[in-house]
Amino acid sequence: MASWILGLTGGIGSGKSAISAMFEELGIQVVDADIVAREVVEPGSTGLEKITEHFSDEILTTDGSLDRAKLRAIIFADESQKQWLNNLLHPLIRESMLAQLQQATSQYVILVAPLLFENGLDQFCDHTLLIDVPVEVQITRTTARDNISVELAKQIIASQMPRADKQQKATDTLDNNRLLSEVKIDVQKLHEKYLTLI
Ligand SMILES: CC(C)(COP(=O)(O)OP(=O)(O)OC[C@H]1O[C@@H](n2cnc3c(N)ncnc32)[C@H](O)[C@@H]1O)[C@@H](O)C(=O)NCCC(=O)NCCS
Ligand SMILES: Nc1ncnc2c1ncn2[C@@H]1O[C@H](COP(=O)(O)OP(=O)(O)OP(=O)(O)O)[C@@H](O)[C@H]1O
Repeated sequence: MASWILGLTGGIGSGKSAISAMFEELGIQVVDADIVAREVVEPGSTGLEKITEHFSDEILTTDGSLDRAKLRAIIFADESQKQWLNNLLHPLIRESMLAQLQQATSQYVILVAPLLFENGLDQFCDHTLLIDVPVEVQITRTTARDNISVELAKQIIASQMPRADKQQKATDTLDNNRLLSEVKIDVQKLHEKYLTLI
């Protein structure tokens, strides 16, 4: 079991997936909160059953899976609905992530979570790495990738911890407002540093 945990965080569209893939190429296992968040609402799960009870069948697509775009539009426009969903899903996500972290066998393991600090997941980490870009870059990359409006991207960013607060909390910060080929060189250096810390 890997006992040293790196918490990797950053707001929406900051580049967590792109950069955690670079660590995976170096042989490091990654547990990603966004992937776990999908697993806990798969058809047949208790998570999806509770969501359907709360929002009605209207929240399902025709094949019976969660209509993520619909739920996204609801929760980022209504704070109380977002709280309801967070209260349901965050404990399920945390439990499943901790189980997956325990099973990791690489030299160290990475916990990727957009809400690492917001949800106190950093308490499980030995070290934290912030993937850092200006808000304007988050908006450009998110709207280009997800087909969502600038307004919705801004609402999602506003619901996350401000960049400056995350910069203060993180042990390391990686600037992702440059070419990924340049970022990759720093990832290699960070990896070598982490190997000396484990
Ligand atoms: C609302 C949902 C269905 C939208 O799904 P969608 O496929 O469009 O987005 P995805 O799950 O890939 O999330 C994209 C990004 O949105 C942001 N985000 C998602 N949920 C939240 C939230 N509750 N609060 C703040 N930001 C969030 C994160 O930056 C995340 O990386 C989904 O995000 C969800 O179930 N959210 C609640 C669970 C959660 O908090 N997930 C974040 C990881 S713990
Ligand atoms: N340095 C970079 N230069 C240009 N584009 C980038 C860079 N880093 C990431 N991207 C692109 O920006 C988008 C967001 O990156 P990525 O999906 O890795 O972010 P994320 O933090 O995982 O996002 P989310 O929180 O929404 O899951 C993707 O389309 C990705 O290809």
